[in-house]
Amino acid sequence: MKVIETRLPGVVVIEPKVFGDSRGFFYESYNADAYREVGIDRIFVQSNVSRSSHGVLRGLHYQWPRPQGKLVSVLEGEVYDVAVDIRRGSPTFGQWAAAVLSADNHRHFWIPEGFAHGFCVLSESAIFSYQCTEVYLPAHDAGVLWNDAELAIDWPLSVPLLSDKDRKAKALAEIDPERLPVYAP
Ligand SMILES: Cc1cn([C@H]2C[C@H](O)[C@@H](COP(=O)(O)OP(=O)(O)O[C@H]3O[C@H](C)C(=O)[C@H](O)[C@H]3O)O2)c(=O)[nH]c1=O
Repeated sequence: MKVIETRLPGVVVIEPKVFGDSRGFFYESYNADAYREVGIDRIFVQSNVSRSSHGVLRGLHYQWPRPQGKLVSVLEGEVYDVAVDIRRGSPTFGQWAAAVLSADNHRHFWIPEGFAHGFCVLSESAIFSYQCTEVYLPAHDAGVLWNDAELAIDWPLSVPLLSDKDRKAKALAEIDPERLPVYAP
């Protein structure tokens, strides 16, 4: 597998080795030993799948306390996926990194604990599959406004389809710092 660094230390794109033959293809979507060798040594305790139509944007979400690290990929379609560093005290606080993930490129995006995460759908529809390092805790679920002007995320969509929750999210600067993850190098 190939690891591609992003401008955010710790946030990486992973391209699995794909074995193609006359039947189709096979790839390991996760392998604890291979991931440990590249510095991602985690136990995943929850897996999620969501399907979204073209133009849907889910995010920016995070969980605090008990933050979730996420290994995300796309099984059908194509998305623009974004991770935002919202860890108090981080040298890259407020910075973001993006990757285009698709069923064709098989790319996975590793988003460590303490980052906000979101994606928008570029294809007709997309099936999004991801593993988390912490279980979902509704009381700890939180969000940052997708089009926060200070973050200036370069979303490829200007008028996405959002949930009410996402539409009402606060900009990062408006969030009580106590509700934000803490940078722990
Ligand atoms: C995330 C989650 C949700 N739910 C329930 C709660 C709601 O009744 C329903 C939809 O939840 P929500 O609108 O928060 O789903 P998404 O907008 O896809 O949220 C996810 O999308 C962004 C991109 C993420 O990174 C997070 O994993 C997650 O926040 O599923 C659960 O039962 N378990 C879960 O782990």
